[in-house]
Amino acid sequence: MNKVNIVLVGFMASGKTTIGRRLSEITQQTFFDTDDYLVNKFEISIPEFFDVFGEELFREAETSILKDLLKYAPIISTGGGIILKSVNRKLLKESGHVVVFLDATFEAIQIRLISDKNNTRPLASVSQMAQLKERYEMRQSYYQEVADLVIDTTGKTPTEVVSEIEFFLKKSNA
Ligand SMILES: Nc1ncnc2c1ncn2[C@@H]1O[C@H](COP(=O)(O)OP(=O)(O)OP(=O)(O)O)[C@@H](O)[C@H]1O
Ligand SMILES: O=C(O)C1=C[C@@H](O)[C@@H](O)[C@H](O)C1
Ligand SMILES: [Mg+2]
Repeated sequence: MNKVNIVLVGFMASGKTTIGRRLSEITQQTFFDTDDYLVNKFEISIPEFFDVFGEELFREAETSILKDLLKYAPIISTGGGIILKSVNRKLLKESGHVVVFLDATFEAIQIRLISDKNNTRPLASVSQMAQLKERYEMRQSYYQEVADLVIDTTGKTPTEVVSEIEFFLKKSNA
């Protein structure tokens, strides 16, 4: 697989971090995850950040991290809410990176969240599925808006998802 700049967007548990790591291995390019970057930068976990500073400050920190990473990072996976701010959508669309939207049905997302033993996502408590579904539906058009490529990951393994990305990039000579 050729060297190429890629940003992965999508809802919580759509597989952005998983696929980002694999793309990094295959292309031998460095990989950054906006969530991990924030945790390292502020030395605080995401649930703690939400508790102490609130979602609004989290979103501001996210924008500043996205801006930085787009300047030098070839493979980036983003937090599920990165598309909420219009400034971030603009940054993504104008980045020159291939933006890949990892889509999945809400049912598939639910199953992944329930089986994710490390689910500490503050906005994805499995006890509040109705609210989560609203968030999912509200965000779909934002992910679509920024995407160069949309992949439905429902029922596919991470290996199959990576192959689809490779196929698209080959076809478009990216
Ligand atoms: N294609 C897939 N099929 C089934 N499970 C998957 C797939 N991709 C990822 N998973 C699983 O779903 C869970 C969430 O994956 P991951 O952390 O990569 O999602 P994410 O999109 O980065 O989520 P977040 O937005 O919260 O950072 C993990 O347990 C992972 O193993
Ligand atoms: O979808 C969201 O709003 C979030 C997703 C995670 O990646 C983290 O960025 C955080 O838990 C918020
Ligand atoms: Mg992630």
